[in-house]
Amino acid sequence: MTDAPIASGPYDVALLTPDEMASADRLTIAGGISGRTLMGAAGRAVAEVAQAMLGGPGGGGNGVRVACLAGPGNNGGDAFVAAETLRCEGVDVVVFSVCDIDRLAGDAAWAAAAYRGSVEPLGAFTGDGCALVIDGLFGAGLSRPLDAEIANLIETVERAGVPVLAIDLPSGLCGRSGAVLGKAFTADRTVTFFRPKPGHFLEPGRSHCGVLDVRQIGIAPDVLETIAPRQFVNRPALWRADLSLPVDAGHKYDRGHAVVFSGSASRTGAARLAAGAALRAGAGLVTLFSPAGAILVNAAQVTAVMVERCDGERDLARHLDDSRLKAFVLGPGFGVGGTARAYATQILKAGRFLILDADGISSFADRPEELFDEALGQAGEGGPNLVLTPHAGEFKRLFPDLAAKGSLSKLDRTREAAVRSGAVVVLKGRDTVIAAPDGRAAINANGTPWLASAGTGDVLTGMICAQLSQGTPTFEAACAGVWMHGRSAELFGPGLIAEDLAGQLPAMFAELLA
Ligand SMILES: NC(=O)C1=CN([C@@H]2O[C@H](COP(=O)(O)OP(=O)(O)OC[C@H]3O[C@@H](n4cnc5c(N)ncnc54)[C@H](O)[C@@H]3O)[C@@H](O)[C@H]2O)[C@H](O)CC1
Ligand SMILES: [K+]
Repeated sequence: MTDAPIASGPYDVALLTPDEMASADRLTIAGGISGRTLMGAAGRAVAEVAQAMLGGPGGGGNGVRVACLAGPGNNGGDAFVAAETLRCEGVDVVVFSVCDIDRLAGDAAWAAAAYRGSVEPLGAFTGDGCALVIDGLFGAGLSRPLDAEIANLIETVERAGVPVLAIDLPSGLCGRSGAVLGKAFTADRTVTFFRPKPGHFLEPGRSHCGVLDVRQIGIAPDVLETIAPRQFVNRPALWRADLSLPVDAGHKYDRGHAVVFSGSASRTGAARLAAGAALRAGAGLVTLFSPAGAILVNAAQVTAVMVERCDGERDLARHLDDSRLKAFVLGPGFGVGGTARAYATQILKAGRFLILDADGISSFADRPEELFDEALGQAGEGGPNLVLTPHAGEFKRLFPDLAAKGSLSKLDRTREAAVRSGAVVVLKGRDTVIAAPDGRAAINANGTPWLASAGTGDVLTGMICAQLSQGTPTFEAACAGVWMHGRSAELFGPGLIAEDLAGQLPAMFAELLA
């Protein structure tokens, strides 16, 4: 995303569904700015990006041809404005229109009438001699899968290898869910307006958009107060104001004491990854709760992280008497079964924060209600006490019906899971979604493919735990942890393994606090 601000407030990083975007449009027009003004600005923004793709102003003037594909609605209207702008700048443009232009209505008819160049039927497009395709077939108004003629046209463009600039959304992509309806363009760049849509960030949508440009076209941000969007891109503007950070003259206990449960002697590494990340991410103290048989293995490999025996519910009850223990990670390398269930229940009953991951999640596979009932009864002031961090397979174990419901987007699915479980749910993947039971949700957009490797999820739990132990509200803590994790991977670059992530946190904080 290009011109999105980093540091101000959540509405700067809001995502609007196509319906919410239509409301933004209506509110703006009702406020006295005409639809033509918006369309004019949108089309000119597209032309500007097209010129950049052609090599800068003048780059398109040397006999290169641009094909503008225009659909039956306002997305097509934008394409006509872009075409006329480029034509006036000396670019050789042809519009290929889905329908006779006298069938266009409203602002799109106005834009087509203002275009002075040549128009051909869509079927005449071959891609020959074409340097750029501007896709203005369908945007926010896509309502059904593309028909065969348009699907074939997309294949023609793909075969010709012509770069594609999509207006608002690559045609065929659902702006609400990121799903491909039948077939969709894979764009090199996508220009969208005002605020992006969930479909720009949810896969496979994100992979179809290429580089996303968000352009302002005259819609006033105060329409967001009326629309009150509940989904966001996960960027610091969303949680920066709520983040807990060390304060001058602060004590280590002010920064909270985090606990990570270790697995048995041969499965201790995951917990140490989480514990090391929690300490580096800002928890004041971190202790590994270890079964007796794993104490020596753990103690031999940690320094600032402490080790305590915790061998059963009685030990845990004794530890929970210490109110300074704020947040617990349970699951990485822990083993599936009754012990995980009992510990999770005890921690939630004691009103502490719990990040349940991996084996901790799988332990509730046949009885998720036991966990949910506990979490629903325990939400505190800063939000839920429970954070669930499943990948898709673990999600299916707790929410099989939601996982199977194909009509739900990843955003919808995660939101429903959060409401049902009373937890902040972090459904991982390239497009990790973080959702709270109050309906807020964020889609993460940073990170690298190197994160798809062993142990990185364990590190994530530690980063979230560090924020929870310091008192950051639950949703913001989870969002911040996910973002820091992705940013750490970006800062390290290629060749990353889980052990490298925490080492990037100082650089990440330096950047974040600059
Ligand atoms: N919101 C804004 O700020 C602005 C948006 N602009 C552009 O307008 C489009 C949305 O326009 P709209 O007319 O609502 O929808 P579309 O042009 O995407 O398409 C609607 C059109 O297409 C028909 N249709 C839908 N799906 C299919 C299909 N699969 N096959 C065939 N036909 C289909 C539907 O029946 C309608 O006739 C937005 O994306 C922006 O590009 C403004 O120009 C600027 C302000
Ligand atoms: K489009």
